[in-house]
Order: sequence, then C-alpha cells, then structure tokens
Amino acid sequence: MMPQLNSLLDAIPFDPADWPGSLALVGGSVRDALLNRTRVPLDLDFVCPGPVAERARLLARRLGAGFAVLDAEREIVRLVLDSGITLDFARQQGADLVSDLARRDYTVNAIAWDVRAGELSDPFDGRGDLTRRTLRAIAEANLVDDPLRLLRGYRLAAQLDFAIEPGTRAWIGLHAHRLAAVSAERVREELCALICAPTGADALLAAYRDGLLADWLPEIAPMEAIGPSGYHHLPLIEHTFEVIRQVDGAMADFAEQVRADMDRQVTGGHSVRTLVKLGALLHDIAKPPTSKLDPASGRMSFIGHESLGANMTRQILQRLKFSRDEERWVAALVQHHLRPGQLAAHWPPSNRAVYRLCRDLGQMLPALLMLALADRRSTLGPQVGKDDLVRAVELTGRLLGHYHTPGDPLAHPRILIDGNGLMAELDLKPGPRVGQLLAAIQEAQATGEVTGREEALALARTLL
Ligand SMILES: Nc1ccn([C@@H]2O[C@H](COP(=O)(O)OP(=O)(O)OP(=O)(O)O)[C@@H](O)[C@H]2O)c(=O)n1
Repeated sequence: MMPQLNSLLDAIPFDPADWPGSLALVGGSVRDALLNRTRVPLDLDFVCPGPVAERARLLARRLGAGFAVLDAEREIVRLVLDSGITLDFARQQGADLVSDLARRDYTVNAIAWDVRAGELSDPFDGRGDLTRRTLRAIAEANLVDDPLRLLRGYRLAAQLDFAIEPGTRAWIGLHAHRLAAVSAERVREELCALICAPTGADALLAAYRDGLLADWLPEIAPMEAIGPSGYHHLPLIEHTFEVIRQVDGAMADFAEQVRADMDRQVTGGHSVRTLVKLGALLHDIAKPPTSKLDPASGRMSFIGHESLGANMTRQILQRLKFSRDEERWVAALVQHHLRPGQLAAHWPPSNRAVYRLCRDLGQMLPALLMLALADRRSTLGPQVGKDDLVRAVELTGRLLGHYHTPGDPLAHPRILIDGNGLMAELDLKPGPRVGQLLAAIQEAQATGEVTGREEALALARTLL
C-alpha cells in the first residue's frame, strides 16, 4: 500500500473492520493523501453499498460523535467528532463503485480506496491527472448535472495549483450560464474558498472571463470600461484583482500583529481574511456608474463613490446570502477604504483623525488597514512613488499599535462619564442630545482637551 494512504488509514478514528460490509474512502481525502497534502480538520467521505444511516448512527454513538442526516433520500449522513474530524457516509450510487465514481465531478476526485481490502479504484486515471497537475472533468454531462461543479473547477485548481484541462475549460465556458440555477449558499461557499486560495485572484479572474460570474456578480463587467486613471496605473479590472493578490502581501508585512485578527471568524462563519478579500473585490465596484470625465485634466473622477459602493456591496452580499454581520463588515471596508490614505496624506495624522477612524471602525480596523494597504501596494506605478508606500506601511503600523494597546487613549478611550451620569449631572432627558454630548466629550478627550470627569462636565455645559 502507498505510504500516503497508510497515514490516512491511521487517521480514521475507528477500525474499518468493524463496519459491516465494504467501505471505500473517496474524494478530497484520498486525492490530498496521494498529493501529500494535509488538511486540518480532516474531512473523510465514505461510500458503501447497502444501508448506511443506521450503521452510521451506531458508529456515532460508539464514538460519542454528533450525527446529522444531510440527505435522507440519497442516504448521506455526517458524523462530527470533538477533534473536529468530519466523517460523511453515503450510500453508493449505481450498481457498483465504478458507476458511483462515474457520477462525480473531476477525475482526481473519483479515486476510491477500499479501506478494508486496501485496494485503489481509479477508473478515470485520476492518479495520472494528479501527476500532470491537471483538473479534468469526468464528463460534460456531469458538469450539467450539478452546475456548481463549474465553479468548483476553478476553486479546486486554485487550491491544488493545477491547470484546468483545455477540453474541460471549454465545457465550463459553454455551460457557464447554468451556475445561475445553483443556490446562493452553495455559490457563496465556493466563491469564498476560491478567493482565499493562494492563486485565488487569478482563478477568480479566469472564472469571470469564462462567464461564470455574469449572473452572481454582474457589477464586475462594467469595470472593464474604466482604463488607467490618476489613481490607478492599471485598468480598473486589473487593479481590482491585483488588490486581492496584494491582501496577502499586506498581511505578511504585519504577520504577528494581524494573524489572529485575520483568522477570526465573523458571525456567519467566514474568516476576516475572506471578508477582506471580498472587500478587495468590491472596493471600487461603484466607480463605473459614478465616474465622470473631468474636462480640465482629461481624467476620470470618481468623487463620492464610497457610500454608493457600500450600498452595492450590501446588495451583493444579500444576494449571496451572507450573514448580516458579514454584510456590515464588507460594506464598512468598502465605504472607508480611502480613509487610511487620507490620513497618510496629511502627515503626521492628528490625534482627532486617528481617534475618529478607530471609533468608526472598532474591531474592523485591522481588516480595513489591510485592505487600504493592499490597495496602496497595487497602485504602485508611475503615479505612486515608493515614499507613498513607506508612509502607508508606517501609518498601518502606528494604527495597529494603537489598536493593540489596551487602554490606548485613541483606540480604547477610558469612559470619563456615561450617559446616565451626564443626564443626572446636567438634568437632561434621554435623547439624541445625550449621545452628541458624549461623542463631543470623547473626541475632546482624544485630543487632550479634556482629561477628567469635571472637565468633561464643564465641556458639556458649554455645549448645551
Ligand atoms: N458538487 C460536487 C461535490 C462533490 N462531489 C464529489 O464528492 C466528493 C466530496 O466532496 P466535497 O467534500 O465537497 O469536496 P472534496 O473533494 O472532499 O474537497 P474539498 O473538501 O477540498 O472541497 C468530491 O471529491 C467529489 O468526488 C461531486 O462530484 N460534485
């Protein structure tokens, strides 16, 4: 037996001999083992003839694992162990294992390994394609059967660093419009995995060029009309995908400080890193409709596109059924992405400006800084000199410093007086006035004009 498969056998958290009847591992775990790729947490897909659900339920009980039926009709169930390992069991489709494999998406995903007999079944030469680093569809009809596979192709190719075989790519182009029929949730998950892959920006651009994003992200195509500008030395569409690429570079500049922030999950299940990359994809989305030719300079101007961009971003994230929280994050990234650049342009930034940015972004600040820096790195061309980038990096470091310092007066100002205290001292009724006074006190505190409770109250009195 191949050594890679041996270690996969060791990772199976039960003895396959205890399973009544034959049992085969298929899909990503076999593919990744043969490629020597490790994945954490492990996700094992088993196929077996005969009844599945009851046997898997018993196994779940024995392992103390969570149990869920994913598809009652086709008998697909999932066990989730405390360690995070997921075991999916599915009843074999068709008369035998080969006909089950023949219904799958790509040859490299159609290799089965009988874990009891120790035999490999590879009817479509998936191993040959692994060696050639090629993603090849098993059949055109399989792509049509489940059009999500069209997008999966780009995602898998980007994750594995494989090329899509030309015939397969032609089929994908031919059937691209069918992705419109797939559920938003499934498309969303593939897009997120795709954009986060190491070569995700290029794969996403290829998917767009092959027509796969036409229905889900029709806002991208109008960007093609915008050429290089005073802001970007690249045409807008190229700039956009370059920013996605540069997000990783921006994060690498601040690896220690931002790593934990970027891997944190926002309610809805995606990491901040994913949301920053989506922010990169959408940050200039409103430019085409708002751009105007300035007759004096002969250049396009994009004044006031940020809030329109935030609104368009919200619509797009709703269309893809992201959570409310994720929608709020990405819209904020799009809306505020120019602000770090504005701070860097008026060096050194005032305490008031730093305070306001920290206040408006809160825990989204590191994410915004990564997007703004990626944007800056990707505009490095004739118009933007190295000095600008040095300044942008310095600003990012400074702001992260404020953000990561507990009790920092600009990023985490101490509350001198709260709303109730203010109302009691000044005999005020609840209302927007109280909020305005509190905001004014906080800002005065950030600029050093107010340092204690009495001064805060004195300021509030003068404002009343
Ligand atoms: N739309 C789909 C989804 C899955 N599969 C098959 O089901 C297997 C398991 O699917 P999944 O767990 O979604 O993906 P993996 O291939 O395991 O890879 P990854 O976990 O990286 O997504 C795939 O390998 C493939 O054989 C398929 O044919 N068509």
